[in-house]
Amino acid sequence: MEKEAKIYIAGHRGMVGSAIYRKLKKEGFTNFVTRTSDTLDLRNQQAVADFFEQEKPDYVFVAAAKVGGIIANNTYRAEFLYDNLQIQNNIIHQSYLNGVKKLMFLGSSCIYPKMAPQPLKEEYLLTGLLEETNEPYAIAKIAGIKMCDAYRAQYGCNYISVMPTNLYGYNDNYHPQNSHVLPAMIRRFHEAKENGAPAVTIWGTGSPKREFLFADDLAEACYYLMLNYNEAGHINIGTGEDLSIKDLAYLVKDIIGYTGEINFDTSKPDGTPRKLMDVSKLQSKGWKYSTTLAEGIKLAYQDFLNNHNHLAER
Ligand SMILES: NC(=O)C1=CN([C@@H]2O[C@H](COP(=O)(O)OP(=O)(O)OC[C@H]3O[C@@H](n4cnc5c(N)ncnc54)[C@H](OP(=O)(O)O)[C@@H]3O)[C@@H](O)[C@H]2O)C=CC1
Ligand SMILES: C[C@H]1O[C@H](OP(=O)(O)OP(=O)(O)OC[C@H]2O[C@@H](n3cnc4c(=O)[nH]c(N)nc43)[C@H](O)[C@@H]2O)[C@@H](O)[C@@H](O)C1=O
Repeated sequence: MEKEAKIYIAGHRGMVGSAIYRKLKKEGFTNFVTRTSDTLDLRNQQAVADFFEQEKPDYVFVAAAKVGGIIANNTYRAEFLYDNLQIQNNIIHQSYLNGVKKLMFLGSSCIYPKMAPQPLKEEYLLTGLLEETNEPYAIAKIAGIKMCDAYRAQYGCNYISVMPTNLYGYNDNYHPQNSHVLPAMIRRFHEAKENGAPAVTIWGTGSPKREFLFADDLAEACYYLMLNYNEAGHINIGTGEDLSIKDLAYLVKDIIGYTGEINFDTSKPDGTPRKLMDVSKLQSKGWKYSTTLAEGIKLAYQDFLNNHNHLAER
């Protein structure tokens, strides 16, 4: 990417988009085009066509999506399928029509079969049934990978797909029901500490295992791959290390300094038992994460205290 190139970050206000935006600014890029969802609804085909025709970006990061945790995915199944297909179809097709030089599509580790062998290698895609709670979201993300590959095969477009593991970081969503597990725990343990509550309830059995990557590390990886990866087929982005939800709860509890008990609400879904990323392809390209989970949780908690504590209802 040339330093003066025009870069469109779709979803630049979100957790991931804002991390990519910060990283590119730090690297000396200055020519950005951005729109909020209020001014450009990416589900609207004509509006996206007009936007690309007017702005003609050189490079595109697709970090706009309908995103949420296990309950949001399971509840808003139609929106997770429709919104995500519309957003990615519109951006990818208009990028092709308007001569975008390179595009990065962000998917998710939920594309892999629920019972795939661990760690999850890229080649396990479409080898089994998906996890039920996030099947609509996963189907949309799989369509995004295949769309990038099809546009590469038929039209020669340099569109790449990256599959991040579970993420957390600055500017996360702290909604009590719709968020992912880590921001949910940060908020719940913090509020319990503030209120002197005797116990905190965690969803599910606590036995599922998850891997977590700090969003600023993800942004580093996205930048690195935008410069160094030009292949069909997707690439995993993660740490290659996981822990149980129960162990995560005790880690967050310690960092926040909550001294009460932890209960498990087994009426809530566990989701996929495990989704540990195989990151050997990523490491062979020369990238590895740098922020440990404990460091990252401390940074995210500080951001929660500074910026989200008063309005955690997004
Ligand atoms: N969070 C996670 O754990 C993971 C995320 N990912 C992927 O990373 C990407 C970014 O996720 P994340 O940053 O966490 O999500 P956020 O919810 O923080 O941000 C999503 C962004 O998408 C934009 N957006 C949503 N709908 C529309 C729309 N109809 N029109 C225009 N813009 C829209 C929003 O824009 P606005 O702010 O203007 O409303 C928002 O800024 C997604 O593709 C997600 O699938 C992958 C793995 C894990
Ligand atoms: C990134 C990924 O995220 C989603 O999948 P998920 O990994 O299941 O995401 P999650 O973070 O919501 O839950 C992780 C685990 O944690 C447990 N859990 C405990 N207590 C809370 C809790 O309070 N909130 C939440 N959300 N989960 C909790 C929860 O029961 C589950 O076992 C996809 O839908 C999709 O969006 C996607 O791609």
